[in-house]
Amino acid sequence: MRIEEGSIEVEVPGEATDGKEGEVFYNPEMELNRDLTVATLRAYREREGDESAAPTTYLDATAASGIRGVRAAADGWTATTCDVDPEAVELAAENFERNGLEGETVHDDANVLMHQERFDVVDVDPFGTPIPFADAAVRSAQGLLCVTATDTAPLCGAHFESGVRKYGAVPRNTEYHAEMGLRVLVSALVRTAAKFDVAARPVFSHVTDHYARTYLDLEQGARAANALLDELGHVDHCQHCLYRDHERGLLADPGEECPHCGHHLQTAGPLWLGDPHDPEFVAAVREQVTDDLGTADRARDLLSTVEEELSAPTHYDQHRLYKRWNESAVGMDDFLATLRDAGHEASGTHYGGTTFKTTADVAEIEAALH
Ligand SMILES: C[S@@+](CC[C@H](N)C(=O)[O-])C[C@H]1O[C@@H](n2cnc3c(N)ncnc32)[C@H](O)[C@@H]1O
Ligand SMILES: [Zn+2]
Repeated sequence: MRIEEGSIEVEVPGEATDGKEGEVFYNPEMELNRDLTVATLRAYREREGDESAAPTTYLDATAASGIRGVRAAADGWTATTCDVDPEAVELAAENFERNGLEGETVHDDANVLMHQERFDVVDVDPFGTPIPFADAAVRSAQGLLCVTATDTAPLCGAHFESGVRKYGAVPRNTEYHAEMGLRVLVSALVRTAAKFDVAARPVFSHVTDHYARTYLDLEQGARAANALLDELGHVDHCQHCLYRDHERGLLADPGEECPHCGHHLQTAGPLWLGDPHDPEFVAAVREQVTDDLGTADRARDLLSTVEEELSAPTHYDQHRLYKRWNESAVGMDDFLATLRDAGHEASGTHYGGTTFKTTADVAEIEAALH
């Protein structure tokens, strides 16, 4: 089947495929992910400044049909795609050719290629967890590392042991599961980069549908990497009243009682407690969303929500709170205005229409609304 995305046309398998039955993987629902990648690459190239210093090389390490690489090449990047599946490599080569674009198509294990070659931008968009590729990717990427994780159940604590094993962190299954997953993922990537004296700072992240995506700006140097370790820490969560607090530091201080209701607190971590976004960069990405992108409206909406989102962990779900209070929810705009009138900062979040962040704790939220 021939499809168009952005300014290019590629051949992909007919239906959304999982790539596991001899067919090359293609998922039309990832168009938003790919459109945001194109816009992020543009913003990144522009931020890096003049022509001689600007980044030029892009690798999709797990490329399937090569659609990301072809789209990057159409935008002026020197693109490489890599896949272990020979059929995928062949299809990617055809897709570059079909668009009259140059592109290198590598048939290898991504880890082998990434240990051998360096690229300005490395994209890891695999099945499930990106962790098997993380060590090689932070060494291969010289500027920007783009990572997708689709294993949301381990990341958010729904599959606890799997999350602990893969990410070297304790996740907890809370009502802010998407943010929990993102902060576990970024924590693991920051710690992976730190092993190689590389600082990996997230500049844009989002959790959409059933995946988390983060873009990390890489800086070489032990001192820079140390500074990011200071932004790791723990979240203490009360499953009973939804109270939560966070503290920086690699050692947790667990076992306290909830100061709001006295129930036991659960501790998650180490999590990335810093901002998962650089709001200025996110604004620059939004400006790079052009009308030819198929998901332009959705992309702009998501980016402006992310730009406004308060950075501190963790978000609340308005409906969950009202359920605890045995009341029916009020409209989101009124709800946020009430919190702000009471002197608290408050914003919506991209995690869902009923989610919000605020500097108020759970008792202060309750007081403000009653
Ligand atoms: C989710 S698909 C990639 C989707 C693609 N990036 C896109 O935007 O449509 C994952 C791909 O990774 C490939 N893959 C799995 N293990 C790999 C490895 N060790 N090295 C390179 N590619 C691998 C699979 O063959 C599959 O084509
Ligand atoms: Zn409590």
